[in-house]
Amino acid sequence: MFVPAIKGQGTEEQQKKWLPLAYKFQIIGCYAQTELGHGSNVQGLETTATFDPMTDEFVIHSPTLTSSKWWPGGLGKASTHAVVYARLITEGKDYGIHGFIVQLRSLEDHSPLPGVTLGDIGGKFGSGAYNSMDNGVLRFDHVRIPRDQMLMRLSQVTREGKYVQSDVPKQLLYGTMVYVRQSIVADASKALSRAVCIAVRYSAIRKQFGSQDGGPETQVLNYRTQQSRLFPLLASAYAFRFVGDWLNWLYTDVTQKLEVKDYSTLQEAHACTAGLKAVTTSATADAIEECRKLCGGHGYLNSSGLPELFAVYVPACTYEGDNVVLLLQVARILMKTVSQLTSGKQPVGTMAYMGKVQHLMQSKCAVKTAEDWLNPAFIQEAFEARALRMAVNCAQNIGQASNQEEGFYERSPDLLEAAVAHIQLIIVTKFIEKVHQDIPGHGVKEQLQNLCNVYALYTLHKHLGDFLATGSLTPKQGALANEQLGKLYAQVRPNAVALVDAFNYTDHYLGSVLGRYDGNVYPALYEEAWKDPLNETVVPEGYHEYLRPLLKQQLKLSRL
Ligand SMILES: CC(C)(COP(=O)(O)OP(=O)(O)OC[C@H]1O[C@@H](n2cnc3c(N)ncnc32)[C@H](O)[C@@H]1OP(=O)(O)O)[C@@H](O)C(=O)NCCC(=O)NCCSC(=O)/C=C/CCCCCCCCCCCCC(=O)O
Ligand SMILES: Cc1cc2nc3c(=O)[nH]c(=O)nc-3n(C[C@H](O)[C@H](O)[C@H](O)COP(=O)(O)OP(=O)(O)OC[C@H]3O[C@@H](n4cnc5c(N)ncnc54)[C@H](O)[C@@H]3O)c2cc1C
Repeated sequence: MFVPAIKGQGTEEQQKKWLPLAYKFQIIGCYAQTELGHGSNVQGLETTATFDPMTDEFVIHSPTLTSSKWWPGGLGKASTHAVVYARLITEGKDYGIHGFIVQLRSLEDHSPLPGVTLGDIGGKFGSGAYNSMDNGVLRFDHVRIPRDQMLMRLSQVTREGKYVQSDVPKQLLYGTMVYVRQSIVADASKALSRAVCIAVRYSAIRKQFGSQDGGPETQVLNYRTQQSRLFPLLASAYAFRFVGDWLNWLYTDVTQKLEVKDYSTLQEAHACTAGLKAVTTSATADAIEECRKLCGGHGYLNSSGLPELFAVYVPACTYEGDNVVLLLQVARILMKTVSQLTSGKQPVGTMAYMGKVQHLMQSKCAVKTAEDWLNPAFIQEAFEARALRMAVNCAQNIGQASNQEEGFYERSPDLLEAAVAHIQLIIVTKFIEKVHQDIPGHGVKEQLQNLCNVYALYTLHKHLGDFLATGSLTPKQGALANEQLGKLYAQVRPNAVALVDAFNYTDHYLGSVLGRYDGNVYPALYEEAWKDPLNETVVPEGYHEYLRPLLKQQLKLSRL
């Protein structure tokens, strides 16, 4: 994040100076924004950067305990430099949060520079690999940096100390977070596909109950409950991959537009990166845990690969923006869009469907049979009607409040659900668009169509209350969707293993005895057990000190 921060907020000159050093690892940088007292509320950060015109320097200082930088990855032990976000103060005025490049450690002996106190913040969630990341704490005691180490692409301070705001939206200060959020969506798909690969392969070899007259037991993958829990996660892995590809396109397109000072899609980029990051990471974190449960007891072994994957993955719901805070950002944009509908301003991009407000507010879903739910047009319209009606309902309720802001906070739980509905519509839309493309490979398109319908109908089934409460569906149509879902599971079943093999993960990368490509699980589980250090001695350490005396004492007592 150190590099994209300099690329996005540094001048050409600053990029020329600092990026080669970072690329060649002559310096190691981190992104020091979050503080002990503030993470979500960036504008509440307390670290100060006060301009001293006498020396043409900024004085970086941590005025309070809560202003200590806290969490930045790489900060505790590895980084020599940081992009530090601090309140810019010049001529006695506070101009809010800006980025500054600050050296933290000597390039000679890695010792902290004068005025810099830093270290690691301690162990994190379980024994997961995230403990290999030195998330750190950092305090400044009046550390001086040259004025040219303020990142000056978005705003400047002159030699005399005058603050100059460039003619660019101040939200570009948040550009690094937008960049990482869009990459997190692709990573959600990777993490989810790893968990699903393990669970599908293991479910194919695990047999439990169901043997007739001594025949083989039933593969658990054939149980409808296993399929109804597992196949929506398989479909989600593909859904997040395709929406992540599209989001990367959107981000690239917005970045190119920014180069020519076209800021027209900045809001769309913010809403989509924030919302998709929130929805895909929440779903993926829950799904990895579900995959552990789908593997029964063996899923709880570290050798299954699932506990580690979960422990490393779950902070994605928090870092790069707490998911609730991000969804409320989406909700704000939805409310703004709804308020503009009466002005005749046509919504664009992923909000364009809201322009069909007249139709969508009174449309009746035309589904009459279970098979009708295989028609993408019916799915698309049902999801559009649900999302729009939830947004309009929120806007109407907020409108009844005496104060817009008060109304927004009062209705924030409903706004959260409306934001999720909008983002799920985007995911469904991009999956439908994907399967409409020419897709190479015999039968591949049909399989992806099945998964697209599984993702859409499972999401509809899981959120059926929204569809019914908004009148977007009737209970009968909801039941038909569920009926069709069961038929789709039967179609996915024969290809389930092939659909996870298609992720093409090596056994090494998967790191799971349950997810081995060869399915040879039991010998691998048994072999793995003996690698446990506890098994280095047949008689456990502590027997003579603790167990033996206890056993002997009990034996004596029993003879009395
Ligand atoms: C947005 C906030 C919540 C609020 O900001 P604020 O300034 O107060 O603004 P508002 O008043 O709400 O809004 C004002 C207007 O600005 C608009 N706006 C807001 N944000 C943006 C934006 N980003 N872009 C554009 N516009 C924006 C908003 O809509 C308003 O517009 P209008 O006026 O209404 O028109 C802000 O405070 C905020 O963003 N808070 C969240 C803070 C945050 O996200 N912090 C993150 C810190 S960095 C961090 O956490 C780093 C973590 C590192 C994790 C590692 C990541 C790894 C990813 C890859 C993993 C690879 C693994 C590989 C796996 C494998 O391969 O195996
Ligand atoms: C593993 C990890 C790595 C990280 N790496 C970095 C890094 O490299 N650099 C960096 O700068 N930071 C980093 N962070 C910090 C991270 O960005 C913040 O923790 C994150 O942004 C959440 O902010 P917070 O901790 O202040 O949460 P809070 O906002 O305090 O969240 C607490 C609760 O308050 C709720 N809440 C907050 N505001 C509102 C609101 N307005 N309305 C409703 N509910 C609200 C939240 O939903 C949540 O339930 C990292 C964090 C983690 C866990």
